Amino acid sequence: MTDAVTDPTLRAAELLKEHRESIDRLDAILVYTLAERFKHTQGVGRLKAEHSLPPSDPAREARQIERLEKLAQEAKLDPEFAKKFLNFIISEVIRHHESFKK
Ligand SMILES: O=C(O)C(=O)C[C@]1(C(=O)O)C=C[C@@H](O)C=C1
Repeated sequence: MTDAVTDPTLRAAELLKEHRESIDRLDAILVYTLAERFKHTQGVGRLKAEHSLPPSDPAREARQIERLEKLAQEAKLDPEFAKKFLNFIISEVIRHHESFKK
């Protein structure tokens, strides 16, 4: 019998496929979650532009980073990576906020 139960190569191929299906599902969640986040930051950007508020808020960012580092530790995700990822997103948001002002 050469099926995935007895053949380690077939079993590995099956496991790889399952992992990739999970990765694809999670990537879709990431994209939709990010899009949702950007909808809210667009609202923030509009408010900031209308009320002449500065695009960035470093104190808020510091609190977000601190919170995210804690969450990352709990989730067993590299906190440094989580921090870099949030900073990357926030810098894009600030770029959007700046373009709202024009
Ligand atoms: O909360 C705000 O004031 C935002 O503009 C949103 C946001 C973010 O993307 O989380 C972006 C820029 C600020 O510096 C802080 C946070």
